[in-house]
Amino acid sequence: MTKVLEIHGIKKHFGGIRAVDGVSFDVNKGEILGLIGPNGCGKSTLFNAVLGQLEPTAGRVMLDGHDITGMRPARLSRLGVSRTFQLLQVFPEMSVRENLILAGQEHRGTMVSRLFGPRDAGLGEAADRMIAFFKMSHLAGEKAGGLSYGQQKLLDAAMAFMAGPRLVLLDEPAGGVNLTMLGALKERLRAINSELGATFVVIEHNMEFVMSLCQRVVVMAEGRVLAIGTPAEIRANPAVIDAYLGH
Ligand SMILES: Nc1ncnc2c1ncn2[C@@H]1O[C@H](COP(=O)(O)OP(=O)(O)OP(=O)(O)O)[C@@H](O)[C@H]1O
Repeated sequence: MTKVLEIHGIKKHFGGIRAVDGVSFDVNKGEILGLIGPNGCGKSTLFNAVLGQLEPTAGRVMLDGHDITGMRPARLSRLGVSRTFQLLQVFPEMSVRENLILAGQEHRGTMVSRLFGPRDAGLGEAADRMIAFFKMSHLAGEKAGGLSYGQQKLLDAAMAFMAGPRLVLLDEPAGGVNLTMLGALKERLRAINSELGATFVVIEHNMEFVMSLCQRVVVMAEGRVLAIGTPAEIRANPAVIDAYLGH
């Protein structure tokens, strides 16, 4: 199995707080990996330390066998690593299509696009493919701010997949999304994995969503990895049950 991302002994301490305290796991090419754990266990901090938003206190991160530890997000983006955040990153005054073009430009590393707005530069076709893929054709010309919250989350996820990245990290894609849109989101994420071969890691509190979407799940507790396994193995793991039920 080819490893896209290798996380080796990552630590991130804030003064005396050991938010992430020696986390190691791999992400295989073409898989959907879930990252779960109780509130405050260090999931977002780990994402931030892996993706250059925070300098890790210790540890190494490898992308396709190359050391990317501490590399800034803009450079990582050019290497084909993108992410979403818990809070939506869509531009409400721009259309769905323009948001996708802008995201494609940012993946290419042209942060000036934020200043000058979307310029097609060959990304229009990619945006149209993504719109069709995410079944948003009827919304392509709508301002993102006018979409429902669930539709905006779908757009946010689609933006992360613009420009065919090697690896996408989705931070709570299902958060606040209603049941109908949740089904659509899961179905599209599955399709982007199986049809386009996209590799991604999903942080999510919605257990049903994670367990039905992901091939493997990493469980964190108190800054460390508690368990790694298939959804069935994770559900049956007594340590995981303890961490969640607190007894
Ligand atoms: N910048 C910071 N300074 C100090 N402590 C921090 C900082 N960022 C996070 N922490 C602490 O690190 C711990 C892990 O937080 P983190 O946000 O990574 O958890 P999480 O698993 O993503 O939580 P949630 O599921 O609620 O989003 C928490 O105790 C948090 O208070």
